[in-house]
This record gives sequence, C-alpha cells and structure tokens, in this order.
Amino acid sequence: MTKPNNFLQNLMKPFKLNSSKEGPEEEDLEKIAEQEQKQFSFETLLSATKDFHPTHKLGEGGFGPVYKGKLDDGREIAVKKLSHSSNQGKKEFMNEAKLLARVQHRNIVNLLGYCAHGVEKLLVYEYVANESLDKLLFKSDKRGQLDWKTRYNIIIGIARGLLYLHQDSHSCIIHRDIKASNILLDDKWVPKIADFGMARLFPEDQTHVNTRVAGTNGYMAPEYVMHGHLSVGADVFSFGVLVLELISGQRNSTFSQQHVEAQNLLDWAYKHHKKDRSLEIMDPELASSAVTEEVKTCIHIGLLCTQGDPQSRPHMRRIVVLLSRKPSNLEEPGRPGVPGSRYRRSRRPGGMSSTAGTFGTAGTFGESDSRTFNSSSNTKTATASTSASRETPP
Ligand SMILES: Nc1ncnc2c1ncn2[C@@H]1O[C@H](COP(=O)(O)OP(=O)(O)OP(=O)(O)O)[C@@H](O)[C@H]1O
Repeated sequence: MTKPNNFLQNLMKPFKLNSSKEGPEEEDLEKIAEQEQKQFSFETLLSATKDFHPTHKLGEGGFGPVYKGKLDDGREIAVKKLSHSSNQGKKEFMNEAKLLARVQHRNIVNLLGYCAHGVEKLLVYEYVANESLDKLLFKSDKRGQLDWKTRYNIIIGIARGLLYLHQDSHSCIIHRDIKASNILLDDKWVPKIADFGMARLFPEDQTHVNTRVAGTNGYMAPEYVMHGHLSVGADVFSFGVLVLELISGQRNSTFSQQHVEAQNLLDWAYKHHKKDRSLEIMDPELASSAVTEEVKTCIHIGLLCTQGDPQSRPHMRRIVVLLSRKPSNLEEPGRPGVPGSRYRRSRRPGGMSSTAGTFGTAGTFGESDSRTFNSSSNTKTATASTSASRETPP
C-alpha cells in the first residue's frame, strides 16, 4: 500500500476537540483516491456489481447501500455507495475513507480503494464472507455455528485489532462504535473490525478528550455517555460488553432474564462472578464445546473491561496478553458501569464501590432523555446537547 508522506501528515492532524463544527477541512474522495493510488473506475464497479443490481445488495448502513461484486481478476469485493441524501453520512463516509487508508491489519476490514464519479462516491472493500457477528450471535437458529473455539478466536482477534488501533498503528485511533454488527467474519471466522465512520485519531499526548457523544446503546462507557469523556477506555468498555455477549449469546441492549435480580447483562455477569458461578451465564449452545477455564477467564476479562471506573479498565495490550496465556491472579473487577449510570472511584480496598454502577440514574441528561438502556438494540445514541444520531466527524 503506498502512503505518500504529505497525505499521511495531513491525516496525522488530530481531530478538533469538543467541537460541533466541521473538523479538519473535508478532503475530496477523488483527491484521496489519487494520493493513495487506489482508484477504481466507476465502470469497473458497475461491471463488478452488475449495475448495482438489487440481488447484489448485501445490506444498507448509515452511509447507504452495500453491494457484493466480483472483479475481473476474480477478487470478491463489497462496494459501499454513499447515499446522496445524507450530509451526515457524507462526513462519516469521508472519515472512514481517511482513517481506513492508514490502517492495515488482519483483524481490520481491508479497504481496497475508492471511486469518485460525479456525485457518486464509493468505497471498495475486500468481501468478508460470513456476514456480521450480530447476524449469527443473536439468531437462535444460527448461534450454534459459533462453537467455543470460534468465539474464543473471535475475542482474541477483536482484541488484537483494537490493540493495533490503540497502540500499534501510526497513531492512536479510537473506534467509538465497537459492537457485534461492526465485526465482520471471514470464511475462516477471522473477525474484522469494520465501520470507521465515527472513529477518531487521538492526540498522542493526552489521556482523554471531551467530545460530543455518539455510539450505540448498550456498548457505550458511562463516563463517555455522561460527560463526553473519551479515551481508549471507551473502546475497552465496548469490547468488554462484546465479550460478555459472545459468551452469553445475549444482546446487552435488550437483555432480559426472567427471575434474576439483574437489570442488564453486565450486572448479571458480575453477580454470578461474585458468587463464583460465572459459568451459568454461558450460552447453552456452548455446553459441548466450552473450555471452562477459558470461558471463566473471558468473563473475568469482560468484567474488568466494563468496570464503571475507566481508570481500572485494562489496556488492550494487557488484554491480549491475558488472552494468550492462562492468567493467574487476575484482580477482582469493580462494579460494572452502565450507560446512563454514574461511576465513582472506589474508596474501599478491593475495588468495590457501594454507589457505583447504579442503572438508570439519569445523570446529566435529565428525565426526558429517551436513551433508556433497554431501548431498541441498534439505536444510535443521541448527543448530549442535540438529538442528532451521530457526532459530526472531524
Ligand atoms: N466488507 C464487507 N463484506 C461483506 N459484507 C459487508 C462488508 N461491509 C459491509 N457489509 C454488509 O453490508 C451491510 C451494511 O453495512 P454497513 O457497514 O454499511 O452498515 P451497518 O454496520 O449494518 O449499519 P450502520 O452503518 O448503521 O452501523 C451489513 O449487512 C454488512 O454485513
């Protein structure tokens, strides 16, 4: 992949902090394509997708429709076509184009190139054969395809992809929307982190920035939801939610368990862990394939990642290490944080706080705020100050 220096330098500019206005000057897709030397002609994409035939449509996201295609050299591709109607979509589209241009990793979806043709703007990705994780994990007739070994490898793969984004790529990138529907699985079940529309370059010398809140209910860290306080810890929190979802087969945002004293998946897992009965949260589909020590460790890691106190959450490097060898003496997790909840630093030894993680505390958003925890599974959360579904990208 060629990455001319001036282009990279341009990209290295950190995003504007706490700004509701447009971020760094919007680059034109044509310019990016030229600089990256990864241009696709519109004719090539027309031919690959049979004129964007409806039977080639894979789905529709925030930017617009996505089509499956096949290039003349036999490569299968997914083509994201920016819908003309959404200005917000355009910004995220450009954000994705810019950020994905700078990353290359086995666990991050590979952007093959760009196409700008009049008003048409398109991004071309490697085709990832096994769809997004949510379509398997949360469908009872499909969940069985994901045995424990597969789920464990998915957890490790996502952790490695996030470590790369946070620490090992050109500069720190916070994804901000880690969730099951943004994890694509290839034909060998290798997970690929996708959807960089909301991702942010993170200034090197800072531990956190304040920004407007955007993300998906059920996955967002409480300090981010309540105060717009964004750090790598926000991605770690979302990763922890995803780990617990992979183990339980339950969606956090629509969690419901009859006869249990827990209001959400994190709380449920935490209570079971405290009683040394964490295996009871395991998806019954895993009964025959589970390696119980690994499952317990992953639940423990999921709980460490979802602690209300962001300072207590591990960094991705440590998580990758913990996942790669049998850890001994893992510290006890503090109470999980829940979007919409308040967190407090523990004053008690052992990381327990009696007031932490109370679900449903309205916090700074007031009573009229509709972002209840059990709202629809894939709802993008409103910003603190407006009802826009996603933040203005840089
Ligand atoms: N590289 C790819 N390979 C295979 N399928 C893909 C690829 N990229 C996207 N898709 C599929 O296309 C559909 C739309 O994806 P897209 O990322 O645009 O939106 P989304 O993640 O579903 O929604 P949102 O944008 O609201 O988060 C999804 O069903 C996804 O599985």
